[in-house]
Amino acid sequence: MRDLFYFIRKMHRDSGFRLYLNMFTTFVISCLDGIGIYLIVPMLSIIGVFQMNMDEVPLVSTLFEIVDSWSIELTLPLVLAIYVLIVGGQALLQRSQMVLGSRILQSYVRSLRSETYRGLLLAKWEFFLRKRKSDFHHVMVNELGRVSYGSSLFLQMVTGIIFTVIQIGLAFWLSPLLTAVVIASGGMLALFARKFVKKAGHIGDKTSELSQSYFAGINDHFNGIKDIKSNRLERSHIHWFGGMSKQLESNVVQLVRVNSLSQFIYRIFSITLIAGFVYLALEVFHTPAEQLILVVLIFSRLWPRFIGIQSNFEQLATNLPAFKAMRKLHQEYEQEQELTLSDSPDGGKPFQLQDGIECRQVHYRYDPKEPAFALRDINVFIPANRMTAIVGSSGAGKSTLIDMLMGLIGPERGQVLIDGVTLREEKQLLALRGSIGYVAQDPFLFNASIRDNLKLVDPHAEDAELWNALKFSASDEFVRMLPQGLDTVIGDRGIRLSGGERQRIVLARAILKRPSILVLDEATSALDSENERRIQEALDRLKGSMTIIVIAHRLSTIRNADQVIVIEQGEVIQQGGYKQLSQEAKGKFKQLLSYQTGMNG
Ligand SMILES: Nc1ncnc2c1ncn2[C@@H]1O[C@H](COP(=O)(O)OP(=O)(O)OP(=O)(O)O)[C@@H](O)[C@H]1O
Repeated sequence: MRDLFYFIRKMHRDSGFRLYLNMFTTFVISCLDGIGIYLIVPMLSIIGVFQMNMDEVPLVSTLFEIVDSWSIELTLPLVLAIYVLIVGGQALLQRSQMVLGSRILQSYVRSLRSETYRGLLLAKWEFFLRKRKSDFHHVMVNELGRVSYGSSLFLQMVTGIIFTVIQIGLAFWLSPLLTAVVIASGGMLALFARKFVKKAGHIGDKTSELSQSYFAGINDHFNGIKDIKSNRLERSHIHWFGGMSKQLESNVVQLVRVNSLSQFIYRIFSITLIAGFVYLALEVFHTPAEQLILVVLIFSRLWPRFIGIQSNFEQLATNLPAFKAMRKLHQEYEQEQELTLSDSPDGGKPFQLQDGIECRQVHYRYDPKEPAFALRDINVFIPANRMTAIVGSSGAGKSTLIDMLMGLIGPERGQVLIDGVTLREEKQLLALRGSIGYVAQDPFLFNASIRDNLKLVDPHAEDAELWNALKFSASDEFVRMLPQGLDTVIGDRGIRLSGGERQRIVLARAILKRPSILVLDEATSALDSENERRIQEALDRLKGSMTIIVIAHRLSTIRNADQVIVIEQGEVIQQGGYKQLSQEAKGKFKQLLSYQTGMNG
């Protein structure tokens, strides 16, 4: 319930006055509905269905006295006209309330959706390392839908409760004793219904669990479709999918079973109640017929509401796990928030690196509970406007070091200094990242045209600038040969391009940003020697005007580096010029070099 109230508070913050207006409208509608029912009695009397003594009916008798004092004769047309007016007014109000209710709900869902998306985007990179991407999809699509539905159920429930309380008030005025009997029965029903609510809650937990696995599964499968096809894994995956679908199906059926059973029991209970009620009223309490009719009328409208509240409650319980999951995600990203983006517009402007980037005694663990350090006591200096290469075996910590230099992860111990200033504030982080052009090991391209992919980093870039960047990355020729040139759409993650073509487009994008620092993590690993040589030459031309940090397994690509840093098991074991390290007889670098020249030759 605490999770529900966390979101209701948000709704209150978002809607404020409109929420109360909505409740007040409900109050008025309920009153009009009650009055409408009251008017049925005089109508019946006027039509001649009953010979009634109106003095016996509290509210109606007062109404009659007022009408008498105005010397108006209550004719059938007049009563019918009033009835139509009241019920019509109620219908009109009900429509406005529906629109208002939907406005409140939709604006709340929009703000919740934006808040969650923004919160996720502003969280630290480390947060994303720990979580599964499919969990975000699941919360943003599935759980958000359930939270929205649950919130609407909550509003309906509040409306239902207001309505019910007013109607009970009216009924109480007419016949306190009989009403008390009905309320007591309703109370018993509510106690009995707790069992169903609990059961519905358990099914809701299962729903969350299943849909999370479902999302994660299909996400994995479609991401790994190439492996599935090439390893003939279709059958086993279809089998998994069948099993999962069965579980989803039986979960829903189970929920319907619980809901329908509770509905069935409520119905039987209400029929028995009304029958017993009429018997008691007539045989034991000798209630006047006109009063009895009114009370039966009120309760025949009230009781379904009462059942509705119970059923809302059950459905709300089914959706509570979604509230819980969403709140948990909010708490997690709030704890790991990195950016607020609330700085002044000039905050975090890209800069020109003057001196260099330094790591002082930097230690880092992906999991602080585990003893293994991904980086241990790193002391390196990356001089501005020079080319630094980071080499080492697979898993040595090269990408981790780069993430550290880009401020994507922070040191557990030690410091990262940019031009002598410790990297700490959001403004510095934004400035640093704004000054970096980064090409990742597994480059990402959006399912859009090459032009749009490039213009992501500079929306105002002219075509000539795009072609210059493409020329730099040796991709101008192949882009020119594509049927739609720059406007060619390249598919999910750039699937319609080859690995090397993808790398070259991402490199062009990084260059288009005109960065002060260019970071290349295995950025040319998929290229043929000819294209690699062309990029090598382009990078050489940049030396002196741009700080270049390169990770490369192919050591031939870093021959022109000013500095080489060799990492092994998270530690820097060698550092110096390419030539110098290649001559250190017992050094790791020479060893790596000899493996490659041995392999090549
Ligand atoms: N997200 C992560 N969570 C936990 N451990 C990680 C994570 N990423 C990397 N590691 C571990 O940290 C160590 C360094 O990894 P890193 O990716 O920096 O190596 P690398 O030198 O870049 O390797 P490669 O050349 O294969 O890309 C490895 O032991 C790896 O298993």
